[in-house]
Amino acid sequence: MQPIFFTKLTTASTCYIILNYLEHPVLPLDYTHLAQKMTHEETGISADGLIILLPSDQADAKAIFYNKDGSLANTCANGLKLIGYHLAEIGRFTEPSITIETRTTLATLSLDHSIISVDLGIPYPLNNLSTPLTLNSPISEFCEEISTSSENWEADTISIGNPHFIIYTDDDHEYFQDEMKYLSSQNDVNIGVLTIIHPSEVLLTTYERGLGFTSSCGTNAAAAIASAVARRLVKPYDWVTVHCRGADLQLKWDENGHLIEKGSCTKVCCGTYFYQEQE
Ligand SMILES: N[C@@H](CCC[C@H](N)C(=O)O)C(=O)O
Repeated sequence: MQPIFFTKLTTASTCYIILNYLEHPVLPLDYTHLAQKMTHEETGISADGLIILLPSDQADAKAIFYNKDGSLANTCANGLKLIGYHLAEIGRFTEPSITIETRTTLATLSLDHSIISVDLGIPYPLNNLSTPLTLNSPISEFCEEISTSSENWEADTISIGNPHFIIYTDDDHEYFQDEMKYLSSQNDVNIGVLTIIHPSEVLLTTYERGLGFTSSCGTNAAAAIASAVARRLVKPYDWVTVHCRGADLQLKWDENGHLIEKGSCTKVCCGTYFYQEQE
């Protein structure tokens, strides 16, 4: 049995477990298996994912994100906010901003009183990761036709460090549940179904790869705002409220074409988990 010290935190109705190896050598474990066990409701402490924090050569820290099923996620906006909160709490967030290296991005975090902002960087069309999405991008550059066995859909396919499909509708999002699961597993992406309520308010349902339907997903919301701003359906440079299944997120396309997400975080608990490697 391997004792593992953890911190569990929550933001926007999602929970993540952080294992902090910034000052101690990383334990040589099967982290895919550990993520499955630790995030599970019975064998663990229930969470949306597991975050391993490591020292970085290029940033203040490096984060490895594991989804609930043990798969690796390139980045995670809610997780990055929680990392900011955790680092502030342990006295490692002393500058106005810090950077976190992820598998695909360098995210900048800033702290204003208790609100953490995450600069997720520039969005890209999924099929062209060398040409950023801008306010002048034609819709044909990021919109693709995708198929399920029963229907053809149009989806905006966007990377914000991890891959997302955004599908627009004015119908009840519940109708899309089966298609969202199918499209996520067929294409190995996160799926968002989006309704524009107002130029500064949208409704988003997210099905995350490696997890399922989520209370909120920060990077899916960022991809949704990137898509909606590029289509001139919501305003750039202003905060937009994204109503997700379990919480509201605040996002903005800023003057540099970066996607920013902000929100508050809370520590749930910390303690020692006893990892049974053989089960
Ligand atoms: N919930 C996260 C995103 C997690 C990653 C995703 N499941 C993937 O594998 O790409 C967020 O808040 O951004």
